[in-house]
Amino acid sequence: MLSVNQLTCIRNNRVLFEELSFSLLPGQLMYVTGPNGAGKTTLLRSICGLHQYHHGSISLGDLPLSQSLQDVLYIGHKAGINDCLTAVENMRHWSSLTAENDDIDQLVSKVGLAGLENVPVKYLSAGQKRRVALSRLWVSKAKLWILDEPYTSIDAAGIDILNQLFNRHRQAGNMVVVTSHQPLPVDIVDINFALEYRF
Ligand SMILES: Nc1ncnc2c1ncn2[C@@H]1O[C@H](COP(=O)(O)OP(=O)(O)OP(=O)(O)O)[C@@H](O)[C@H]1O
Repeated sequence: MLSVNQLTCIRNNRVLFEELSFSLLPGQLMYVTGPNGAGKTTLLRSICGLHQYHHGSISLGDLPLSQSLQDVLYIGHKAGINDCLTAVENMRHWSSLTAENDDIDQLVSKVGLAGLENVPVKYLSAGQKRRVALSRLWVSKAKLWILDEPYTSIDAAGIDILNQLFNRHRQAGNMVVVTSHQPLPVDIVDINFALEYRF
């Protein structure tokens, strides 16, 4: 279970959220919404230790989240891929981090990049780059996925693939926290969490 307790975050003298508490149970997906600047990215980055919050605590299972980071996969706005390498080379790198023998050819097809295996990522389109970045979801063994606007630049077919993947992750007893400015199918959302813009 992910537990966020009394989290407060202030940026540029503006309180983004104050004493925010929620829990996410194994098998649940939380969909975080809110207007531009409300603090969605800040919340996600705070959860995975990339942003220093002012007050509160976060735990995953029985441990503070800072001691369970191996169970967390964060994919933010930036793709986090090596642009000079091909999609396959990036995927091999992520796969090597999990010590699993992933079938990279199969992964390339699953993410819809067949035929583009040998093209350096810098020559791919925005949506194709995003697909390369999201291919980490297939090789990840993390229990908690924290995904900031994963649908950006992704076409309808890719969105379907992502939603199926989220469902599979939930059904395996894992957790997903996702932000998006576009609606998610109601059947994959367990918790709707709307952050308001605080002045
Ligand atoms: N690196 C930074 N330094 C200082 N302030 C920042 C920084 N990044 C974001 N902020 C401020 O924090 C506030 C919340 O930003 P955040 O990116 O968390 O919002 P968001 O809800 O994710 O917005 P969007 O929907 O536009 O992505 C904004 O007012 C923004 O100006």
